[in-house]
Amino acid sequence: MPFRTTRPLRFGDCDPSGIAYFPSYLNILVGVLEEFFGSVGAPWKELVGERRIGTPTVRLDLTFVHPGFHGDTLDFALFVRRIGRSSLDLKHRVSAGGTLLWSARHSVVATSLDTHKSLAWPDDLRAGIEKYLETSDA
Ligand SMILES: CC(C)(COP(=O)(O)OP(=O)(O)OC[C@H]1O[C@@H](n2cnc3c(N)ncnc32)[C@H](O)[C@@H]1OP(=O)(O)O)[C@@H](O)C(=O)NCCC(=O)NCCSC(=O)c1ccc(O)cc1
Repeated sequence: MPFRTTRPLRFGDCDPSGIAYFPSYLNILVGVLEEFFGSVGAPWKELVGERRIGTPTVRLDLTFVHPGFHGDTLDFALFVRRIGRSSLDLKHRVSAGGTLLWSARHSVVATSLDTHKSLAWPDDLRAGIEKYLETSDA
């Protein structure tokens, strides 16, 4: 079962003709990741501010299939492909009105914001993240 959320494509995400401009998708994707961590019991502010855990991106592969337009409602499905000691491999599928717009393979690593080195996912986060583990190649 993926993590799901929605968000409109806003004026500021688009070029003057109303087509979503691809760099906007990076910020949109990070917003989805922030919601995802909130849903597994780690609101971003607490993760970064109190727990001092960073989640830098180490790999990102974006595929664009269909343009998005100002006013579209984006439907996000985020799958956990694999969770390692400190790494997390994610798959995003983003659609509007049932049409796939883009997909992404995204890997992040849990790090200490004090040492900037990887750290093992704490048990509570691991348990929350594992709820979204993909069981087949959906
Ligand atoms: C993340 C790192 C600190 C990890 O380095 P180390 O502490 O030496 O650990 P390791 O090399 O042993 O790797 C740790 C794990 O990462 C995995 N790893 C490392 N690199 C990769 C790549 N490229 N792909 C996939 N997996 C990787 C590795 O397989 C290990 O997995 P586990 O077995 O599950 O633990 C280091 O690779 C690094 O600093 N990389 C650069 C990250 C970066 O600058 N990204 C650019 C974007 S910044 C960003 O996204 C950001 C997010 C949030 C913010 O507040 C600020 C910035």
